[in-house]
Amino acid sequence: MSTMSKKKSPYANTSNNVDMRRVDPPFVEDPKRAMVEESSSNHHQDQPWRVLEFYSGIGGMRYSIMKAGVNATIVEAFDINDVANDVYEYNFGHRPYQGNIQTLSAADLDSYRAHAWLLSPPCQPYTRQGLQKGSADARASSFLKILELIPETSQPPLMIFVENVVGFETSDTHRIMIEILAKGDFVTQEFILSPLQFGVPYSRPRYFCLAKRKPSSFQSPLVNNQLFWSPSPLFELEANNIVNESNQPQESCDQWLQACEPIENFLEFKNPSNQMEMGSGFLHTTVVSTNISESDEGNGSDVTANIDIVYPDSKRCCCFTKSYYRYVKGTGSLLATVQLCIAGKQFKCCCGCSITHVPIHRTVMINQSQAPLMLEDGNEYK
Ligand SMILES: C[S@@+](CC[C@H](N)C(=O)[O-])C[C@H]1O[C@@H](n2cnc3c(N)ncnc32)[C@H](O)[C@@H]1O
Repeated sequence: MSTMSKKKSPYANTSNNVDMRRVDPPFVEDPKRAMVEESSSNHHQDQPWRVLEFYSGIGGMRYSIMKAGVNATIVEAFDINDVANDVYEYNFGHRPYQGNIQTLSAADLDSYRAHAWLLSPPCQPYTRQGLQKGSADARASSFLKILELIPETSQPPLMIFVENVVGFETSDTHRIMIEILAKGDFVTQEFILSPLQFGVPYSRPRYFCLAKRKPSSFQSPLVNNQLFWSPSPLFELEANNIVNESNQPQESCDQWLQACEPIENFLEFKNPSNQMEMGSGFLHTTVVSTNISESDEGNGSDVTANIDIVYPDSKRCCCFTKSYYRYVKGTGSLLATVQLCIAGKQFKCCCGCSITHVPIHRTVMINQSQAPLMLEDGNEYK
């Protein structure tokens, strides 16, 4: 390792039990089968796959590979953020390399003798809310740099997995990535998928790219070198006879939303009998109260903001970000652990799916830090 500082720690307690559903969507490669089917000069079938996890954050990729049941070892994880690395270390008993991925050399990468690379680079250069500067954004450079190193390595990875936001697929970074992968003899399959399609109550469509170096191949070559974007659910709907009729998109959408598990199945309550006390490791307890009057309901008069409020029994939520509750828009749904009532009536989404897009008048958000709720322009929301 050239310039990154190595911090030793006990290695990988990988027995973490994550409650997520295993799915075998029709076109998406089964990771376990895909990896077992590979044969290559530098990987033997009975050996674990040696995997590098770039931009490891809190370890979502590592949880995924564990959940997929792949016989794999994360030989190293890399992240520049010490708080993320604290969480990763807490989760897995291994502290990632802390440093800038941009400083890695081809020799560093070769030293790991890795078969697969997992990459989830920063998404800010491509987000709708950002400036969408793509490769011109400094945060994109480490990703391009690491891809450019592939031809310089003596043992290029056999497989690469990239995750990013929707918007990445139209960026110049994406174009450059595809060019580099094609030149490096990789065949790709790209997908835009949402956790909702897998029964997880989280509406966060994301871009994924799978790349395999020839002579490795995908078991379903149908979408080779293409981007596949399907809004349909990809789990046991067929078994439940729920068919995604193209002429009834709203109905089928409602059906698969209902098939999702409720948010509460993914929350950690300190005391299950009192849902007000939430585990400190996950979300702030946010109490939402309002003086909205019944006459305001639905007619939109005097509406000052639309806030997406979800409850523990909701079957959908938007992406929670680090600015959670500080901004009205783009920082995730607000999780209300106390049900919002209007004149004694529970206020539910009109489609019955427990999402509440409520026109709220003079809403008061009381949260643990008592920080004011901010509007996107930086002004306080009153
Ligand atoms: C989109 S997040 C990845 C999330 C991760 N997959 C997870 O499960 O938490 C991007 C991560 O890349 C890290 N990062 C950004 N630029 C980096 C760089 N140049 N070198 C190392 N890490 C970097 C950030 O600290 C952040 O944790």
